[in-house]
Amino acid sequence: NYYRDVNRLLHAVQKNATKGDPRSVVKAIDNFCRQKEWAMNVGDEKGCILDSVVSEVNPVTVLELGTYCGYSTVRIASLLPPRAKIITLEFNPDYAKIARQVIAWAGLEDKIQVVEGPSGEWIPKMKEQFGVKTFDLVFLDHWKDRYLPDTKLLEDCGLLRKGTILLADNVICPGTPDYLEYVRNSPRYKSQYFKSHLEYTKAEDGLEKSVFLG
Ligand SMILES: C[S@@+](CC[C@H](N)C(=O)[O-])C[C@H]1O[C@@H](n2cnc3c(N)ncnc32)[C@H](O)[C@@H]1O
Ligand SMILES: O=C(c1ccccc1)c1ccc(O)c(O)c1[N+](=O)[O-]
Ligand SMILES: [Mg+2]
Repeated sequence: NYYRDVNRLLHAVQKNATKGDPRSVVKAIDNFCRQKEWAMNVGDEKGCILDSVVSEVNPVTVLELGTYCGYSTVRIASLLPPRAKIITLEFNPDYAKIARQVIAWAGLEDKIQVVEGPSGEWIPKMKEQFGVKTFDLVFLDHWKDRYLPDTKLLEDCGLLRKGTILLADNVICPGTPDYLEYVRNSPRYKSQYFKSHLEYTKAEDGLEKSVFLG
């Protein structure tokens, strides 16, 4: 079952990665997922595009929708400037538990806040609970039918500012057609597609980077 799979992924990290070395954690997960069991991490190929967007934005506050085992969380956090923080939402308690251990192994607990619960409930509480004003970067990688409603929720809650970057995974596979149509046609966004492949496979997929224009 899924829980046993993620437990094996955690053990692969603890066996093959150096404690306190985020890049070795990322490497260990990618090797495990390529050689042993596919898992729905953003992966190494799209991960490089994620890295370049994070480095370019140099965000102070990041929101990640969908933690899973913390692979992309560790990837992003390892590139953040000193006082920067990432809040990552995960509603599956088993996955959240694994993610906290992967994040601890990488030594990035101080930069990452794993919040357990559904994005639809937590996004409206971001300001009051975590003192967030607006996000500099949002990484969308949770269930694909939630991308559009959560983007509208972020707008309505005033959590996006002029220049906030939305980076969305899987816009081709599994696909997020309603979200893609929205960010590509709304006058409030400037959108760009980064062609790549579904993690650990040859299937086409890609990331959509959208700038909120205010
Ligand atoms: C593809 S995985 C995340 C992968 C992770 N971003 C990475 O690249 O390593 C999607 C995760 O989002 C979680 N999820 C889906 N819908 C959610 C929601 N509405 N709120 C919180 N978590 C959600 C699922 O439980 C799952 O763990
Ligand atoms: O939806 C799936 C999926 C569908 C079916 C089986 C396994 C995964 C998926 C596939 C690749 C992703 O990068 C991803 O983020 C997801 N996801 O669940 O959010
Ligand atoms: Mg994904």
